[in-house]
Amino acid sequence: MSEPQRANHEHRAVVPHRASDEGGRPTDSPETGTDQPAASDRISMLRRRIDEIDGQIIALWQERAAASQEVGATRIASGGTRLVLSRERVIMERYREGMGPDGTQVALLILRAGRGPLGGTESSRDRGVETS
Ligand SMILES: C=C(O[C@@H]1C=C(C(=O)O)C=C[C@H]1O)C(=O)O
Repeated sequence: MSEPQRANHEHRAVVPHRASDEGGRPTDSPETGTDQPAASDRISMLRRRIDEIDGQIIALWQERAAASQEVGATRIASGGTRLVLSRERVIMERYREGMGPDGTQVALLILRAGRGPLGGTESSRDRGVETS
């Protein structure tokens, strides 16, 4: 066995199973889940839009987290609290109104991202919280 063949064989051995495991044709892109060409084309088109949306969501998520972290740092540097719970309640209500009950969970994750890498510990949360 030549060097490239051995490398290829080793590569295939570690690639996770996907398309053929779902009963479809082997392909380089994930299966659409249907053998009907018109449906498959429509799904592929919608997936392209979904991929664009996901990219925008991720970029917005990162931009928001950075802005929120800068607000916190600015406030602490000026002698204020890191968090303002009254403002967080307004934001959670906005997401609940816009998205239904799941919006509350989404808002909690978004607010957590804004607290940055130190935001997850009990002690760091306690130190900066406005309690009224
Ligand atoms: C960004 C701020 O600071 C914190 C973070 C918030 C957020 O991520 O939206 C909201 C309130 C504060 O706890 C702010 O006061 O606006």
